Amino acid sequence: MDRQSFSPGTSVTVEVPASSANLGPGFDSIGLALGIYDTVEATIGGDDLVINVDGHGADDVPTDDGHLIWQSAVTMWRHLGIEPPQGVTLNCRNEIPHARGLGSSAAAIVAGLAVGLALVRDHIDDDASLALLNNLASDAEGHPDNASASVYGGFTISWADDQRGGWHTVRPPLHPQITPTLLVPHATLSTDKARAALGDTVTLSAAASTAGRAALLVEGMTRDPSVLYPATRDWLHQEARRPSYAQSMSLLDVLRSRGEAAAISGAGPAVLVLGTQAPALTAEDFGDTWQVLRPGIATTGVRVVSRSAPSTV
Ligand SMILES: Nc1ncnc2c1ncn2[C@@H]1O[C@H](COP(=O)(O)OP(=O)(O)OP(=O)(O)O)[C@@H](O)[C@H]1O
Ligand SMILES: N[C@@H](CCO)C(=O)O
Repeated sequence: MDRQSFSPGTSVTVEVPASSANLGPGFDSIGLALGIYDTVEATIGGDDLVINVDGHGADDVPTDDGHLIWQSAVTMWRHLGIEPPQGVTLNCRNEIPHARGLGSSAAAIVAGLAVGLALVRDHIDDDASLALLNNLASDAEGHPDNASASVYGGFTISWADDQRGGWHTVRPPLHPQITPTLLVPHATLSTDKARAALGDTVTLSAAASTAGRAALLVEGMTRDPSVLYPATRDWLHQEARRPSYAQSMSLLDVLRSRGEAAAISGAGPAVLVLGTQAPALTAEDFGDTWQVLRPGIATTGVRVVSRSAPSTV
């Protein structure tokens, strides 16, 4: 397919959910899609790339060909052997806070890949299209936890295919009463910085304990939420990153001392609390610059909200 494949006036709008990764012990593997959405409208036409950004990151993200959503759309077209169109307008509405541990970069990557695919295919919700989005997004992120949740929605467990390469994801059915609460500070922490705080090795006991709790987490998320408190304990990443998000860890310590199933959301600094009821929070628990979000779980992942093509008559 060449550049002529894109008809001027063709437009798609894609919506993609935020996500919380790790949930404690599921480092780089487990994700939960959240009911907070970024929306991207892409329209073919003109001679230039025009990017308009509204909401989170509007003053920070580049609006040229360095924009993550555009770069991800180009990744999709290159993968399909298609020359990117010359003139495109992207209107981005960002509801997902950036660098807080709510998977904004994975959502942007999934949105861009989905826009790229939706501009050349009628449907992107078949198994093969979703697997393609999952593979390319997980490759781009370097780990699948956030990306898979944004692609598929719900509760996701993902792993690398050791023989053939690529990534796989399963979506165990969630216990219907589980509700996530997010405590989101004003402070930001980039995933790159948070990953730099981790060492290359962990002790056998840390690995064994975390593996056991990750297995228990699946029981807690799917059948028996009463085990979520022990199931959200981690020994691999949270303590190692404590200096990077000290306030979040202090809050986590307070919540866990009360028996709440609290974990750092993704690479932080937001704190996730899981349970069948919202946790009891007091004004003294955190400063007034923190936001409390109860977004619900996004049970479906990325989707095309609308599509229009110019009339050929
Ligand atoms: N909608 C978007 N459009 C363009 N760039 C984005 C968008 N969302 C995120 N980004 C880029 O990704 C960066 C944040 O990515 P980062 O991986 O550090 O945090 P996160 O994805 O929000 O958190 P985590 O991976 O811990 O869940 C932003 O600073 C911005 O550069
Ligand atoms: N598993 C990742 C999630 C953030 O992208 C981490 O904790 O670094």
